Amino acid sequence: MKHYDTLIIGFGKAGKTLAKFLAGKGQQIAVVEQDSNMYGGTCINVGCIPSKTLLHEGTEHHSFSEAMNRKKDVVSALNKKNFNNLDSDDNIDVYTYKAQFKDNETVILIDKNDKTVETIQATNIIINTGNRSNIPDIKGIKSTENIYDSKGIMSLDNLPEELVIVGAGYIALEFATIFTNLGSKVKVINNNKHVLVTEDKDVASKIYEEFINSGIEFIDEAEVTEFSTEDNRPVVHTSQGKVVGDAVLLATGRVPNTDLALENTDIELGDHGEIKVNKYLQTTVDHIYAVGDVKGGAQFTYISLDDYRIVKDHLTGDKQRTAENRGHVPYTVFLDPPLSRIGYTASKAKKESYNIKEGQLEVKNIPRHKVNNDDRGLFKVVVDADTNLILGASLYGKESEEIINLIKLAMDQEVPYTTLRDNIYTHPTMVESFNDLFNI
Ligand SMILES: Cc1cc2nc3c(=O)[nH]c(=O)nc-3n(C[C@H](O)[C@H](O)[C@H](O)COP(=O)(O)OP(=O)(O)OC[C@H]3O[C@@H](n4cnc5c(N)ncnc54)[C@H](O)[C@@H]3O)c2cc1C
Ligand SMILES: NC(=O)c1ccc[n+]([C@@H]2O[C@H](COP(=O)([O-])OP(=O)(O)OC[C@H]3O[C@@H](n4cnc5c(N)ncnc54)[C@H](O)[C@@H]3O)[C@@H](O)[C@H]2O)c1
Repeated sequence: MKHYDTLIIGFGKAGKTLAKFLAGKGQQIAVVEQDSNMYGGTCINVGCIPSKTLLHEGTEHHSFSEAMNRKKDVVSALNKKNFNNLDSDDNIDVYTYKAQFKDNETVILIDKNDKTVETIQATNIIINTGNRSNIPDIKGIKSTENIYDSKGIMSLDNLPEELVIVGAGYIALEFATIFTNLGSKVKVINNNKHVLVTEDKDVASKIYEEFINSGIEFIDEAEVTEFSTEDNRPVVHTSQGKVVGDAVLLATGRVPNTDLALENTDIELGDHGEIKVNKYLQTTVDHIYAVGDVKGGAQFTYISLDDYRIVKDHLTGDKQRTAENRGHVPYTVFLDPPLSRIGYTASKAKKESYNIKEGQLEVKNIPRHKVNNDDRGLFKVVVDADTNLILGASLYGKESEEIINLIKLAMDQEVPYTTLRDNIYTHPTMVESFNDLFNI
């Protein structure tokens, strides 16, 4: 049996950052990761970084094999760098095994043959095991070939001429964009009436227009009933008819990784299988924390990083930072061009009884679009007419993934919209559009 100050299960964003910080404070740390291909976690190996690299390569008109080769190089370099960053630290031991709880204090490490290779106890335990693709229980899903999740589809050797995507959430729309830019004909099977139903109507219809212009086909209000194979090609049977392709991507949500023998502990799960936590991210066992996607809620790398700040503060600081005071959470859906969002849309703000003013500006009216040679997109903002505070923004256009962060800062710091309106910005930039966008 080995004893550590802190045991971290899973090599995610929160865990690896906390490991390095606590090791720097002189703690003895164990980090357990079940898969050597996952050193550094989902984001760098099978999530954000490979998908955004492929998107970038496609928009730069590189071929599928060039894109895949660059993606492989980027991932392999980051995987190595992440492993070395922890492994080279004298205060950190990295174990490449699967972790299973024996009781609230003890974790065993098992190898691929289910043999116990180590037993560890630690003063504090951090669960950072992430999530995995939800594979719906639909007839034929296991027996039909060429059905992939987001990880599998990023490892293909050849570009599918026709790609069918099941689901119309983040992953579906990003991968529809990636594969369209790389040259596939993409069909999206959506079980809702429209896509982007929670987004601003004007912005959503601009995005939809761009999807249609780029050749993406949507099969709306379609329930998937069965998968089968015809002429060696996968077939998706839906309530709207059969959809055939060379490959199928399942983008039907993600489920928490809780295969940790939690039944041996007092850790409780929530309604969606996530690990229940309080605002300090403690589970129902005080010395065990859960961070990142495994605890449910918003699934972003920067939320996992913020979870690190909360646990760090709880373990070594003044316990002031919590899951309740992280501020507004922006997000970017990496389409071409990207959609970046924060706070309320106008219709949501009205429902919440705010007296609002709206600003809007087409990207074609921002001088920078000439330099970018891209006039697609629409920026919209919503402000509280009574307080002048910003309530939300929907920025659909090039570089919006950068400038949305400035709006987050203004919202969190309660900077009135007039300050963004009257600020000096460098030129020619997309952000200088704020002079006009906030002129309301
Ligand atoms: C295709 C895709 C694209 C995405 N794009 C973005 C994006 O652009 N921006 C963004 O912010 N977010 C994006 N996300 C979400 C983002 O990747 C996650 O929110 C983020 O990686 C959260 O990671 P985490 O800290 O929860 O743990 P993870 O990084 O998921 O790490 C968990 C680790 O735990 C290991 N593990 C699991 N069980 C055990 C066990 N029992 N024993 C030992 N090890 C175990 C796993 O192998 C894994 O390596 C994307 C996700 C996907 C799938
Ligand atoms: N840019 C980013 O930050 C980014 C990018 C990709 C993923 N992510 C994260 O990953 C998470 C997972 O993404 P996702 O797209 O898989 O999930 P999601 O929850 O966004 O979308 C799931 C989609 O699948 C559909 N669906 C579910 N079950 C179905 C079924 N049986 N048949 C047909 N359709 C079905 C849903 O209606 C929905 O359209 C996101 O919540 C996000 O936080 C973030």
